[in-house]
Amino acid sequence: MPIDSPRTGPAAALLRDFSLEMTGKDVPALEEAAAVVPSGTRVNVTFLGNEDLAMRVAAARAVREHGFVPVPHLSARRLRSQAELEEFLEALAEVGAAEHVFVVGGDPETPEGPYEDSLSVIRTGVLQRHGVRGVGVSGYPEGHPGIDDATLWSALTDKTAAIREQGLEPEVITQFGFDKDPVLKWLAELRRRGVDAPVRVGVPGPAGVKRLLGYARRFGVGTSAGIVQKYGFSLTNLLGTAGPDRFLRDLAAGHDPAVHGRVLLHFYTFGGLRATAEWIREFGADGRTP
Ligand SMILES: NC(=O)C1=CN([C@@H]2O[C@H](COP(=O)(O)OP(=O)(O)OC[C@H]3O[C@@H](n4cnc5c(N)ncnc54)[C@H](O)[C@@H]3O)[C@@H](O)[C@H]2O)C=CC1
Ligand SMILES: Nc1nc(=O)c2c([nH]1)NC[C@@H]1CN(c3ccc(C(=O)N[C@@H](CCC(=O)O)C(=O)O)cc3)CN21
Repeated sequence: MPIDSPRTGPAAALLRDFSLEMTGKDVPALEEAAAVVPSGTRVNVTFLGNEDLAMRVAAARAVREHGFVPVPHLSARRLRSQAELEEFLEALAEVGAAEHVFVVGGDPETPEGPYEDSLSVIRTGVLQRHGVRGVGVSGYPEGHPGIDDATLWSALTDKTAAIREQGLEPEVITQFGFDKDPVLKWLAELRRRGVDAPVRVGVPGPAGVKRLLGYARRFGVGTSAGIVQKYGFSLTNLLGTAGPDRFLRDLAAGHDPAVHGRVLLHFYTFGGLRATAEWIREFGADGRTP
């Protein structure tokens, strides 16, 4: 193996301790993927509006039973009461899945209960009472279609500070994207603002172009012709699939720990958990798409 192979090069260093994401419905997919995922890998369980508490807990339990570390999501605006928050955390603690959580605002325009944002959930002090030690929050290198940049920055600095004030460990996971330029710029700005928490850069797993574009449109992620061409797909060929090879190599090449701090990767799998796990293994092995 050449010494500059991705297995030992900068892209491989970024891949170390990557995390994955699944939904409550992905338990069978997790079983299929388990053999190719390193034990101890963090697996986030999303908080989708079309799934219930029992499904989310069952998924977190399955993650644990396969030897991975569950990171269940809590969606502030979707929680109807403090009792519901506590019920969820208790159920997670019972299956050994409450040590790490990811707290997100939640897409409902009006909160369904007492929490308007992630900060209010963090500030309840309830998390640590149920055994939580690490708390992830989200970051937006390309901004958010419904929230202005000043609000996003103050939310992020307030959240990471509040997590530490509660005696917990913060981590930031970014919205997925197809362009490493805004990611590196945003990381430099984040560090300039004094946030030193580790950042997991959100990356889409390999998927059909049509599906990737659909999710990008839904969440306000940039897909200009120039960006997607650089990423490796064309807007006129919707039948193909695309993985983050180029994105990761470019990100690794541009990553300067002195400027961007500690960076890891988080893979959004969008229904392709097994394909993503296999892709990561192949990429780590020889740096090429399978
Ligand atoms: N990055 C990700 O992986 C995910 C992001 N989201 C969505 O991103 C948005 C922001 O979430 P966080 O960064 O955790 O924000 P946050 O909870 O830290 O809130 C930041 C600011 O945005 C406002 N805000 C939060 N959700 C909003 C909404 N749906 N509509 C209008 N204003 C809102 C809050 O009041 C607050 O002022 C939410 O809509 C959330 O559902 C949802 C799921 C996953
Ligand atoms: N603003 C915002 N809101 C979100 O809800 C959100 C983001 N950003 N960024 C990415 C994450 C990951 N999200 C998702 C959303 C859906 C599936 C999913 O698997 N949905 C389908 C099955 C897959 C499909 O057929 O496309 C489902 O079961 O509902 C996964 C992750 C939601 N997320």
